[in-house]
Amino acid sequence: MKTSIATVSVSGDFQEKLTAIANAGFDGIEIFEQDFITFDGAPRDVGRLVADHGLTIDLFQPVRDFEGLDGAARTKAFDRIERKFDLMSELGTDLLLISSSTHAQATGGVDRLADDFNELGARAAKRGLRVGYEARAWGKYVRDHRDAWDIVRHADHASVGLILDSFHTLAAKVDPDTIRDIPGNKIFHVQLSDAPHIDMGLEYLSRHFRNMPGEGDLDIVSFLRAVMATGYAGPLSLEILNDQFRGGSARVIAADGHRSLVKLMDDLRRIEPDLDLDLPAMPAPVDVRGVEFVEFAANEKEAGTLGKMLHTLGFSRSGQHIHKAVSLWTQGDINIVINTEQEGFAHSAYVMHGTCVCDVGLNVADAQAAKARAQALGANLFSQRLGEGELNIPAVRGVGGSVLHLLDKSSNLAQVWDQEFMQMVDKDAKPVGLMRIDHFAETMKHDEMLTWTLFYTSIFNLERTPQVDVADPGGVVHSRAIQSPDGTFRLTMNGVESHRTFAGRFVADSFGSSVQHIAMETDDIFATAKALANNGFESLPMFENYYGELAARADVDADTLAEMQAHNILYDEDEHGAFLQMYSKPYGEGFFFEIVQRVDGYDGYGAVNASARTAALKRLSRPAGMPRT
Ligand SMILES: O=C(O)c1ccc(O)c(O)c1
Ligand SMILES: [Mg+2]
Repeated sequence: MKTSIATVSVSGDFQEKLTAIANAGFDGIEIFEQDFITFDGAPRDVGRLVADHGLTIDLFQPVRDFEGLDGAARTKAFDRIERKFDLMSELGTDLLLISSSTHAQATGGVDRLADDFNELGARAAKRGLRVGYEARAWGKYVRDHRDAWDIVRHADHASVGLILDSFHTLAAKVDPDTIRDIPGNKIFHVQLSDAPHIDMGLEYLSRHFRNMPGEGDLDIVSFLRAVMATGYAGPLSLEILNDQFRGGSARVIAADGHRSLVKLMDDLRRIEPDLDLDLPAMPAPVDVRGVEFVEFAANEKEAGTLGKMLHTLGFSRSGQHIHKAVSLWTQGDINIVINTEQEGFAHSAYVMHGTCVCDVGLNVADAQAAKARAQALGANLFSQRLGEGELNIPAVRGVGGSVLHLLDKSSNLAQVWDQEFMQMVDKDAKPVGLMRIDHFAETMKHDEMLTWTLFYTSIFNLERTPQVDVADPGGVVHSRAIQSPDGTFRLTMNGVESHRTFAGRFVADSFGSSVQHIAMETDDIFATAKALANNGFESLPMFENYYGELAARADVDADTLAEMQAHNILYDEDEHGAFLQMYSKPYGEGFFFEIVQRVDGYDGYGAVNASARTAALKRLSRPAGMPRT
């Protein structure tokens, strides 16, 4: 299907918007009048500029408060629209959006409003133009597409049709299946947007918090499914009114928008295989089964420090790359790679961010399928020159310019450790029972979170959990998990607004978003804690008061509680089971390790403990404003 986006959805001046929209792969735009009022050029130049970007203008909007007026006010409303018709002819677009009135003087009544539209249709037809009527959820008389369709039907004019907007239907909780009764040729245009589930007035929600399909909580697939059942064949157009997007990067927002539309059409195609959506074939969302490796970029000195820390965590240095200054550290199924090369991607990541996680290897069901789907969804593929004997592992760019490698067990990629590394025996290793990576946490600016949520959930078969807000002594951190349906793969995203939070400092000090902590799983955290203590591992000291609060909150016996306190172990419960967690002290710019035990299918991340954890980390990190050492 033809894809389109309202210019109001994207930041920047008119020229920037067009460039971003065209580069993202859209076919057309909806022009918001406000968006080109400030453009230095006649409407005809605007039309030419749009065409020069390879885009069509599918809609001009909005006209508000047209219908239901009397006398002079009515005459004025028609005159006003005649001026818009002049403008549209110059711009080179034939469809005008009229959104349902909130005018204090407007009256209602189907016949009364239908008369207005019949007359407007006649005027539009004379100029070869069309008008589309959209119900706004807070309109005075017309509040959803059923009311609007009643009026359009009674207006009974070939140049008058309906405009559907998923927000107004779904946020108002109108059953989208009621759309199925409308003939497809009377639906002139379809606007799509999602929105988070926030309990607030619909007008405010609509104008400030809409987001891309798949980023919010509305059932856009059911909406679109009903629309397609009518035989509608016009554009699918994003109309996203969002304060954050208006201030964001035009390129990123437009690219997210296009990705969301492609993902939406692909979702629909999987339910309705007979629909002709004119969308290139792509593999289904790919299952993720866990983290195969985490790679740090470091210099020699910091690699030494990190290696010492890994030793105290029970890892053994078990491999050395066949050509490169890259070492492999393992414990259980956990693979940690330290890269101190002086060239290549890891080195650039080190130069840019200091010691950091530059690369994460995901264990997916089918690495080639994941790559193909990522590419179809506009992700940036990553590749690097290969040395002899090195495997060509598919990879995409992830958060903060990092890399996600895609491995699977069913191809030769499973041989990477044997093929690219010389095995070593580490006599100093004293394992502590860490088995696998439970999750890793990516810290980013808050306004990047929707982008990366969409990235992970569109390429992979992953679900997102509701956002939780964690209080840090320096501000709020927004946190959300992305996980596989069976919980074998988990990641958390922490979105920061203030550099005064512990996580915010990490983003500021390491010059960008990246992995801030790695959580590793044990099946006996008390045994692991003792073994760690024997290795000289220093756990993150917890507050005395935490255990007082825990005693009141949870049903834990006094001995267990004392043991938890002795090892700085934190505790949470959900409807399934229990969660025990402990942390390392912060390292470098605020990176840390976590050790967790999930009991009886606990499915969360210890959100109740997050504030205590953050405060505990913060009191150990250098004071704000102090230089790095
Ligand atoms: O908020 C509004 O007024 C408004 C205007 C035009 C639209 O298409 C819309 O969905 C809302
Ligand atoms: Mg709309």
